[in-house]
Amino acid sequence: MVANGYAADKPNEALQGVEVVVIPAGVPRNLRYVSSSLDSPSSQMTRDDLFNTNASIVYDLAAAIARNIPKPHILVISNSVNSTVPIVARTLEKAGTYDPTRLFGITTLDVVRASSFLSGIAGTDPAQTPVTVVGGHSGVMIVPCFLSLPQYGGDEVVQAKDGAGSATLSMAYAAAKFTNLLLRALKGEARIVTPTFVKSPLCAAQGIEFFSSAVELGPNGVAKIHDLGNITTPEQELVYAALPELKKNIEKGLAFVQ
Ligand SMILES: NC(=O)C1=CN([C@@H]2O[C@H](COP(=O)(O)OP(=O)(O)OC[C@H]3O[C@@H](n4cnc5c(N)ncnc54)[C@H](O)[C@@H]3O)[C@@H](O)[C@H]2O)C=CC1
Ligand SMILES: O=C([O-])CC(=O)C(=O)O
Repeated sequence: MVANGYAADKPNEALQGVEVVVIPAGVPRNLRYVSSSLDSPSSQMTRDDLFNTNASIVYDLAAAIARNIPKPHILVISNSVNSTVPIVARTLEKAGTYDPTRLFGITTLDVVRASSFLSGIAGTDPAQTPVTVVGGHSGVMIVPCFLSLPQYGGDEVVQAKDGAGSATLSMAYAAAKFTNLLLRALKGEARIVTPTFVKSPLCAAQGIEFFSSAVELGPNGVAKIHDLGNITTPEQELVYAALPELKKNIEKGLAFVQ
């Protein structure tokens, strides 16, 4: 069963069987909402500029989930995913209910975009053109492993909307896509592999607790975290270049809960 984050603080029988909670709550990039947090109202807003508003929204929902739903899989969409996933992790940890194999940051939109860009060039069907996207869900941290170029699809949507919003509808599509994959895996379907932002050992040596890479989903959530495989040297360099900012985003989320 899929529930919206809104339902999480209303304990009732309907919540008893909840297995999957999707958290899309919070403000999107929109200069009208958060321009006061920017140096200049006309400057480009990043996902990190949403932190002040979204951190407490996500924290409240995570705390409510911890109180009311015993063993949920939690899928976080609210930006910045790089910080909101750590916020959920630490909140559940404090409540004693954290299971890292059941917490996911949804980075599926990065995959959808990369597949769409690649199939546009190759003349293929985007649904049959999977691309592994690694790193995090913001700016230089979105590294699709096919072009050796970082991906700014989300920033381009924000620019095209001239600061009046972000990719709401394609986010809904990406969330549905990821949620369906997880539900199929929970029901026992094998070999479901997709990129997602999870607690990961891949960059633990660099002090980075969460990372997006190809993850095999299983009946209990994360079944196996794939390593970066045969990525090219330029792609590897892009990943290394993204790590300092990703580390900062993650630490900011963790510090918020501490
Ligand atoms: N991970 C991803 O790929 C993507 C993430 N996003 C992020 O998703 C979030 C939502 O974006 P949109 O749906 O476009 O925004 P929206 O403004 O259309 O919807 C946000 C919803 O959050 C609700 N909300 C606000 N405060 C709340 C609270 N305290 N408790 C519960 N609900 C609350 C609002 O009522 C509204 O329904 C934003 O943070 C955005 O940056 C957006 C696109 C893609
Ligand atoms: O860019 C944004 O603000 C929303 C988002 O995460 C995306 O479209 O990838």
